[in-house]
Amino acid sequence: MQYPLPLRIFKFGGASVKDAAAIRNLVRIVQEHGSSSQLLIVVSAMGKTTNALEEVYQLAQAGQDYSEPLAAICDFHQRVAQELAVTGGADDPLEGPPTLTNLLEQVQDKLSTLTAGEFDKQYDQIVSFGELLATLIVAQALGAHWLDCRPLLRTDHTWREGRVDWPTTERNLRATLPEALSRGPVVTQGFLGGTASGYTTTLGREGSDYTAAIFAYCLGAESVTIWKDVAGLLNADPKIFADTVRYPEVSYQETIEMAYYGASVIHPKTIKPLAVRRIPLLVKSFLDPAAEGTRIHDCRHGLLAPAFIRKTSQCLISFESKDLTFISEENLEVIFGALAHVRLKIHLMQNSAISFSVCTDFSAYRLEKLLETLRGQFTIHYNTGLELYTIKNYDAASIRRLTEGQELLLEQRTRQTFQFVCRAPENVPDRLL
Ligand SMILES: Nc1ncnc2c1ncn2[C@@H]1O[C@H](COP(=O)(O)OP(=O)(O)O)[C@@H](O)[C@H]1O
Ligand SMILES: N[C@@H](CC(=O)OP(=O)(O)O)C(=O)O
Repeated sequence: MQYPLPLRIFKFGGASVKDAAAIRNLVRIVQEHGSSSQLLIVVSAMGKTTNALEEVYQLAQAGQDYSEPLAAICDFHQRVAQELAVTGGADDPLEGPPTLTNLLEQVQDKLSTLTAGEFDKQYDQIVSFGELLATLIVAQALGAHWLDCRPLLRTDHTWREGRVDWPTTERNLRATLPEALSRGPVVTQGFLGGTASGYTTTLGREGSDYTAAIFAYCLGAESVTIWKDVAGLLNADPKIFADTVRYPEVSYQETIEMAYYGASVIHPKTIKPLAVRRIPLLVKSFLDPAAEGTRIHDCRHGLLAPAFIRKTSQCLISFESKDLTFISEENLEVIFGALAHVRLKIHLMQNSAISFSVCTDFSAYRLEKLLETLRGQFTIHYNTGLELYTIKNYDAASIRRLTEGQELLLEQRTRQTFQFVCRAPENVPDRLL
């Protein structure tokens, strides 16, 4: 697409809009770093609002009193809006964005009219308000245009993990955005989409990075910048690992693998659309916006410093055939089918003659459904309370650093990657490894 100025996309996550001071910082960043281009700004829910809305929704579903946590969410947004002296939208919703009050009334309304069943569908209708509220406040603080992405970013009906309808989304965005962008910065929601029948969907927790990539792909953006509370893409999460180092430049391939193994700084679906259209992804610090950060793009580089990744709350499930026959392709087909059906993603797998093991995220609900399906055919053992560690580009020292003193329940290595599952330490606070 041709733009009078290059189109850049900025994505601000929960930490970068956690309160009024953070939003003032966002405004400064946009003024100082976004002025030489057309700018689309993708914003997530403020701070931990998505978790708070999940909690309210669960209480409402359970028929319990949710008035206090809901009031806390409403008060919080109203206080931030007041502090920033933003009024919260046009009085007549037909003329422009809704007001903050409109949105808060809508969420209350939806919570009081929940119906039995369709848990995931109703989850999306409620939890999506975090992004709607945040974008309204940020758009007003910036004096920018507020765009409801839901009629444009089309997904199917896979609630809580909407699958993007790329041709329709591209057509919609190309028909709408260039004109809006030519008038100034546009602010829209991360994490949200909409179905053809007008229902809201969400793209999977922490999916706002992915939204930025979807917009970039469809609109042919020059670059995407995700503003984080870290100096860039590091070789490990600095909240868990000591002595981290920043990668100045990383290839798409390497980043996809890190995100896949669980480096939570970038949502795993973000990279592919950018790589396909060769759009660079810049990871920069909103605490030090002038600093270099990390450039993820089509590049070649030498071996990177070993990357350490931890996934918590894991579950190791082993299936044995009941008659001691070999684990066959037919048996594996049944196991994979059941795992897909209950939506348990496999992070690691290993098989022996009569048993097959997988490491997945722990969900009591999904595990129970899996056991119900497969108990008749297999003897199933499982362990919970586990951690999965991955070391990319490992060497002997990095393996020693993580495994010393650990009992490994399962381990696996390829030429570049070493992975193991072990028990999470009991009653030990998060520690720097
Ligand atoms: N390899 C890594 N490099 C940098 N940060 C990482 C890495 N792995 C995990 N993180 C964590 O990711 C966090 C930033 O991502 P996230 O919380 O999703 O940001 P936001 O929600 O603001 O977009 C950091 O605070 C850090 O704790
Ligand atoms: N607010 C959503 C989407 C998101 O991406 O958030 P963040 O950018 O703060 O990770 C969530 O918490 O899942």
